Amino acid sequence: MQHAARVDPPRLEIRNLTRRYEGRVVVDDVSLAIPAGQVTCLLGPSGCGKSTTLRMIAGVDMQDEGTIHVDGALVCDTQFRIPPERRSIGLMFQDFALFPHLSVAANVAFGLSGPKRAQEDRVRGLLARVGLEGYLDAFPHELSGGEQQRVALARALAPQPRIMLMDEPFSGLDNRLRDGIRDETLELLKEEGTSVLLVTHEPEEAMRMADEIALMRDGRIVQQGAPYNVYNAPVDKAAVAFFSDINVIHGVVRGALTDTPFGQFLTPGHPDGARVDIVFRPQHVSIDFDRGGRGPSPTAQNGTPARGVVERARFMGSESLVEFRMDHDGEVLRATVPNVFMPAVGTPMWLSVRRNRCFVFPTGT
Ligand SMILES: Nc1ncnc2c1ncn2[C@@H]1O[C@H](COP(=O)(O)OP(=O)(O)OP(=O)(O)O)[C@@H](O)[C@H]1O
Repeated sequence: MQHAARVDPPRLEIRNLTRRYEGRVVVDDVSLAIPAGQVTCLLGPSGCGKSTTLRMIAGVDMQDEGTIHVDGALVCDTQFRIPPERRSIGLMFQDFALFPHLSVAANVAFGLSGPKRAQEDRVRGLLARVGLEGYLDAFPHELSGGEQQRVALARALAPQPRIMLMDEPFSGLDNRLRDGIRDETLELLKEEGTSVLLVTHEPEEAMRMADEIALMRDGRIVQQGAPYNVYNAPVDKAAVAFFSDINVIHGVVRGALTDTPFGQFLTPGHPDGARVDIVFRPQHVSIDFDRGGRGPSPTAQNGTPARGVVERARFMGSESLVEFRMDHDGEVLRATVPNVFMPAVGTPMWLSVRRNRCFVFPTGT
């Protein structure tokens, strides 16, 4: 007799979650599944419904529609609700303050039960793991912001939650600290095997932390996948623009081709006469000096170059951003160049676009 292979249910699964405030839909039919040990980032602009989604999963807000399951067991639907403290969910928020009147050790032990000795061992182990073994008896106000955040992480992980919900947990830290604490946090979460749903509006944070990104806009998840795929196969123009500056050129499709000042683009799948936007990032524009009114020869990879004049050049640290006013339509296009490249305003130059890094979308989408 054959047995079907057993497939573990996702650690966290939300199905069709919807939340309305005063008749306005702020979370709209959101579904998401996070396997054990995976970090998923809910990424989107301010006000798109990320925190509301997290609050429903935590159990501090109640959905109008939809269900939440942990390890295949129902945690909450519109009739049934397991209280927040029994969901095996850890919380870490930017302003999720430590208890000021409790020592570091007591803060970390706060959610623990069971034999005192085992609790002490867990607290010591976690504090050592976050590099604060010498701070057991210190009080929160004696610690720096980064140290407090590490204690908050240790406290959230102490009861071994199956899921960790994190809402912009690093945004209160200064830039120098942030990268290090992000990496340490991720390492510890992976060691503990905790599944994570992290909310952020910063694409760099999502790219750095996530196994999977769920891109959210106006209450809906518009795209979901590995960071590489979300960045390199965006669903629409706004999804490209969320991760970087963009350039847009316009055209009309004729027989699966679109004529532009940068040559003909293949635009299969778009009907004849359709208006399309060809979208590309500044790092996929290459630039050449003007040689007596002529630019470089067209290539299969880069198409035909088009001429513009430098309008502005800014040094950004590891690269320079140069803006050009294009001869053909008077619009501005941007190019990034590694290191220092600061041509004088008014310098004529030729721009070419990496064909295989362009995205084509119907205009208006
Ligand atoms: N309790 C509430 N009552 C009424 N409206 C609310 C409530 N909580 C949130 N909203 C509204 O719901 C929308 C989504 O808010 P939410 O905090 O989930 O967004 P967000 O993506 O997390 O934004 P941010 O990154 O700024 O925190 C916003 O327009 C907000 O004003």
